[in-house]
Parts: sequence; structure tokens; C-alpha cells
Amino acid sequence: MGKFDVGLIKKFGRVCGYYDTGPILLVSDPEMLKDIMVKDFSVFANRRDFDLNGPIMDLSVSVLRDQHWKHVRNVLVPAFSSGKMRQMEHLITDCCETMVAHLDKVVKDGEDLDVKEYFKRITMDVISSTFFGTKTDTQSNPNSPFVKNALKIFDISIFNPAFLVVFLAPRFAPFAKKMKMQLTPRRPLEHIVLVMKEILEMRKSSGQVRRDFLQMMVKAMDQNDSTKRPAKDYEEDGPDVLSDALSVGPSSQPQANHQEHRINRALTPDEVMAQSVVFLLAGFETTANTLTFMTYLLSIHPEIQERLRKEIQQVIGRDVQPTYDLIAQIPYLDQCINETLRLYPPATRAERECSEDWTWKNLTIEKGTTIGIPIYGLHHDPEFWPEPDCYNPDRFSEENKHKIIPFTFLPFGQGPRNCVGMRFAIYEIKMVMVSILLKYRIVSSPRTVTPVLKDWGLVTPKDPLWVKLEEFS
Ligand code: HEM
Repeated sequence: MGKFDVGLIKKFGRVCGYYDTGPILLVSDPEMLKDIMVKDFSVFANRRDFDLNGPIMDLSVSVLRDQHWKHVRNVLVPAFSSGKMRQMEHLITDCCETMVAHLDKVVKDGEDLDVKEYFKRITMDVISSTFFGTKTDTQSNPNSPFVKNALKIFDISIFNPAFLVVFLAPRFAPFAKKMKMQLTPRRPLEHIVLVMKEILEMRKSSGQVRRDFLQMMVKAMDQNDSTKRPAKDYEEDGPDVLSDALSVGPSSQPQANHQEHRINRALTPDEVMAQSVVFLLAGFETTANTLTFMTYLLSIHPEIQERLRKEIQQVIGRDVQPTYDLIAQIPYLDQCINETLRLYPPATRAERECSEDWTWKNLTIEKGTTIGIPIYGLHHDPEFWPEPDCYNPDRFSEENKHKIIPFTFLPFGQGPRNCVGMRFAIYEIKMVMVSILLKYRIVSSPRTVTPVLKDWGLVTPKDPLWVKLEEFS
């Protein structure tokens, strides 16, 4: 899909269109994107909904609309504050220590490492621990039912008919709905929901407290008990704000100006369930793929890897534990992560739905038009990024970053509907990469090849991606 967008932009320009379920306008004009994603956000608050989510996922923040979406998002945002991240530090540190113990064995045995598979296990462990409150240790126990079912949810393959409909023939989405197809495979989803319900019940009945996302949502549910109202009642609750923190992107870009007012309602148990599952869906493979591509890029650019290691060592000396605050002090680490996300943005496209006729310059966009935001296309546009296929973290250096045109770097989207898990994802990527680079040198092995991309809206390497790790003294 990313390469498809690159082709469309090259052939038809920065604003071009085609039809699938309805009119799709592909916009890669940065000025226009700023107006769509931030300035006139109220016109473009929602994404297109294929109505193939199924009963649980219908309540997830990623598909909710208008006031209901704003409400759930407002409840979730504080969970991603820096204070809350710090509280979870020990959970992530634990996962990184387990990872290093496993890697020690791989290195001792002289084996190559398929990072595509390996990082999925790490991110599964981190998400299970920080979101679901369960310690999975996927590295030693890849066959636990929780892990197997969670992995099945991600099996975005030609064997899932709903995905075929969405990607190949979206205009048949209404028919797929009649056939009761859903995007997330039903059985694995039911298993995960069952496990979630058990954990929630146990937490509530035992009063067990754990500093994770689930605990924050359980707290939100408890507050709800005294104020129970069906979710739809809150759609009339009037205007509301999203905190400024919502629209902080990796590059400094304009923020939406929202009125300060909050809806006073916590989440229902079904809403909690839906958010937990969407965190798993949205946070697992995106983060694993970024780690995979970054490891590969560092293996074929040893000079960049050495510079990065040196800068890490200057901040985190021997026998010092990486922490949330320490990893924030390594600018070159941010540069390397940003440049990985530019070259291989996990999400190829974002979308917005136009809710009323809207005019930009002399172009009128009709209500109901879907705006496609070609993240991959923008990141590979030679006009915005000279030599777009080169890995050059210095594009994001202090001296150079002013040259980046706002709204041409959108790995996490932008505006009030950007990625709610962005800070968490960056935190996790940093902790894992720092733990690896402090102990091992990443080198290419005879099996390392340039990854061929599989891109169904989520960019992943098609085949295993092999590297070798060497311990240095
Ligand atoms: C490298 C990792 C990640 C990348 C590149 C990424 C990218 C994105 C993108 C492009 C969007 C759409 C934004 C837009 O429409 O403007 C998005 C939305 C979202 N992401 Fe992420 N994401 C990542 C990790 C995570 C994690 C770890 C979580 C959960 C903890 C998460 C949860 C979500 C949710 C819930 C949404 C929907 C937000 C809403 O509609 O309000 N993501 N992400």
C-alpha cells in the first residue's frame, strides 16, 4: 500500500483521488494536512468505519466516533503521562532483564537471531505485563494459550476474509457485515477477553494492586459504579477537551487549541475490555517492527551503531540501570529511532472522514469523503527527504531538524487523534535498544538480506530477518 501511494503521488500529484467504498482523497500536501489534522479537526474527527469490528472492538478508542470517542480518549490519556510511565519502569526493566538472559544464551550458542520473531516476543511480554498484568515470559514459554491466541489475532493473512474485503474490495464491506465477518478473528479474541475478565474479577475481588494500565482502568471503573449511565447518554454531554499532551508529535508541530472541559464519567467494563484489546492490537506488532527494522539498519551501518553506543555509554555507565529519565538524555537515540520510523513507518496510512462539506483554497471536499494520509508516501518523498532511501539519522539532529517541513513526518499521525500510545512505544523501544546495545554488538550474518516488505497497511518484513549478536568486553 505504501508503494502504491508513492506511485499515485508521483503520477497524480499531492492531492488526488479514487473510489473504493466511496470517494478517497489522498492528501500529501503538508499545509492541507495541517488544516485537516489540527486546525479543522472538528470536521475530521473520525476515521472511516467498515463496521466489521465485532461487538467488543466496536467500543475501542480507535473506532469510536465524536463525543463517545472524546470521552474514552480523555480517560485514557492520563495513563500515558510521564509520571505513569515512571511507575511502570520496574515492569519494563524486568522484561529487558529476561531478554538479556535469553540473548546471552543465543550468543553463547553462536546462533543467528531472527529479530522479526524475537521482538514480537519481547513486545508481547512488555504489553502483557504493563497492560494486562500477566507475566508471560514468551521467550521461554511461546506456547502459552494467552500468547498463542494473541498472536492469532495478528494473523493478518489472506485467510482472514474480512481483511481481504477491506484491502482488496472495500465496497463489499456491507455484504461482509451481513455475513457476520469481523476484522479481529472471533475465537482468539474471545479467549483474550475471557482471560481479561478473569484478571479484572480477580483484581476487584482480591483488592490486589499492580502499577499497570489495567489497574488504572479498574480504578476508573470503580469510580463509575456511583455514576452508572449507558455510554450513549454521554454523547449529548457537549464540548470537551483533549489535553495538549495529545498532540505532541516527535517533531514540534502546531497544537490544536481545545476548550478546557471534561466529561465526568469513567469507563464501563466493556469499554475497559475493548481498550485493553486495542492496546494489544495497536501496540504489539508496530513496536516489534520498529525494533526489527532498527536492529537491521544498525547491523548494516556499523559506524552509526558505534556512535549510538558511545552516546548511550556517556549517559548510562557500566552497572547503571537504564531508566525513563536517563534514556531521555540521549538525542542520537531519538534521531536513530525517528529515522527508522521514517524509512519503515509501521502504519502505512492514516485516515480521516470529512463530516461536512469543506473548502480548502478553491477545492471543495464533500461530506463523506475519506481523506487518506499516505504516511509511507510522505516519508519517501524526495522533495521532503533528499535521498529518501538512505538511513541518515542526522536528518533529525539539532542542526538539521528545522529543515523538516511540518506534517511530512507522521509515524504516529498528528493532532488530537494521533497515536495515544506514542510515548509508551518510544519508551519501550528505547529501553529494549539500550539494553541490547550496552551489552552486544549487532552484526550482519551471511543470512542477513535486505528485507522485502509485506504491506497490508502495516509494514513488516515478509521473511525472517537474521542478524548476529556479539558480546563485547
Ligand atoms: C512504533 C509504534 C507505534 C506506531 C508507529 C503507531 C502508529 C499509529 C498511527 C499512525 C496511528 C493513527 C494516528 C492518526 O490517525 O493520526 C495510531 C493510532 C493509535 N495507536 Fe499507535 N502506534 C504505535 C504504538 C502504539 C502503542 C504501543 C499503543 C498502545 C499502547 C498504540 C495505540 C494506539 C491507539 C489506541 C490508536 C487510536 C487512537 C485514537 O483513535 O484516538 N499505538 N498509532
